[in-house]
Amino acid sequence: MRKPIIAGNWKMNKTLEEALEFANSVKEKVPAAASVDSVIGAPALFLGQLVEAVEGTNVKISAQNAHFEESGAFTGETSLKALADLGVSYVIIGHSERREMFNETDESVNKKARAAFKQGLVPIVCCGETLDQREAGETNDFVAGQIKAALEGLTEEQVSNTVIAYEPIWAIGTGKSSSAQDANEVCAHIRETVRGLYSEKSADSVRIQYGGSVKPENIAEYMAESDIDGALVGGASLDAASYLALLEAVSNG
Ligand SMILES: O=C(CO)COP(=O)(O)O
Repeated sequence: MRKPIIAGNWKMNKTLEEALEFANSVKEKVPAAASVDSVIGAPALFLGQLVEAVEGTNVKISAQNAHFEESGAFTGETSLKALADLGVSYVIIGHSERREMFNETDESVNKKARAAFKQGLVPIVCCGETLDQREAGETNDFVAGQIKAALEGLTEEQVSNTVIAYEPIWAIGTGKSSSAQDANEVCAHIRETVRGLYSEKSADSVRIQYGGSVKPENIAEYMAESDIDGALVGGASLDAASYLALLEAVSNG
């Protein structure tokens, strides 16, 4: 049985004061660690303060990106080693916004996934098709290709511990969510891909989230599906009450 994992992706939102206010208001109210993993993906600026704010609670902090090199001449970039040192637990990798706007490639996603494990962070690896690809019937092949590239060279154990976020690009921030059945079909295909590339064990263990216009009102539909183990949530994770409602819907479901 895979434990559900709900991760908020705040993207480029909130000031330090707003971030700490959010963390302080949710940290004692999130469901127990036994029922769901609660993650907040925050801007790099205040990850350290957030880690301190939620220490000892069932909230873990995620970065939204990082460089694959440990250190060096990479002006403006964030080191995974430094993130690990701060106590950051997860890192979102290959989000479609980064692929589209910041030249993220399958190759850099793979390097970042390997580097994350090297530093003891869990990568949340994003994949997902455009509307054109969906309409052309290319979704499964395209997403499987992204996943194959992202996981290349990882050990079976690392793959088992990876979190994959399936986020159809046309559903992100549009209010047009994928139907739960369609999302599950792609998530099941991703799991089959992992089974083919690695093993039964890693396919059974890898957690696959759906992302794209998930809200407290629709999250239960996704979580009821066989191959969806959680959600990566943008807009609906920005408000504390909404974030808690997402977690509660999952832990009761
Ligand atoms: O991109 C997303 C999460 O990473 C999804 O964003 P929305 O939940 O705002 O559609």
